[in-house]
Amino acid sequence: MKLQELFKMQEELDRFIQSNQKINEDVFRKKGLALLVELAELANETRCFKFWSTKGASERSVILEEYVDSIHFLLSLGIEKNLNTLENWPDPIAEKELTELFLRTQKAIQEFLENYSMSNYMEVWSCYGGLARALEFNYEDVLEAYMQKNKTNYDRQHEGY
Ligand SMILES: O=c1ccn([C@H]2C[C@H](O)[C@@H](COP(=O)(O)O)O2)c(=O)[nH]1
Repeated sequence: MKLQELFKMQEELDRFIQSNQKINEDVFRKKGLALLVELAELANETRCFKFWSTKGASERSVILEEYVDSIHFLLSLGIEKNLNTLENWPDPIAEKELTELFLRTQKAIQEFLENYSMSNYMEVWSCYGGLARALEFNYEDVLEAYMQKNKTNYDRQHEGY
């Protein structure tokens, strides 16, 4: 999937949020923590690790919304470090099991936050590609849900979120 359109939308949204909230500090580390939190929220909605419970995963739409919250912060982190030259979504990692995917994604994010190289950034995208595949989201699903949540994020700012 082509990422340039998403980077542009994210850049505009971030600019709007930062001016609306009057942010002048460097928020890279805060956005990094936000991505880790979103990843955990996504894992929680899938309930993939809850061997102690028979309750199933949340609705697909809920999981997809959590997924694209992560995509917002992943794009945003790349913009902060001028890695928004990335053209295409890198190939998904081969791992198919959700718990392993989440653990690996968490590690890739931590590594990226310590060393924000393009290859570490691409590894996080590959992990999210693997998660999308395991959750049976195609690129169209992701794109559509991203657009929708992007708009919601503007609405929230206008409503004094
Ligand atoms: O600089 C920012 C800050 C927040 N968000 C978006 C990403 C998520 O979609 C949403 C997360 O908000 P919470 O629901 O976690 O408050 O905010 C951005 O896109 N850019």
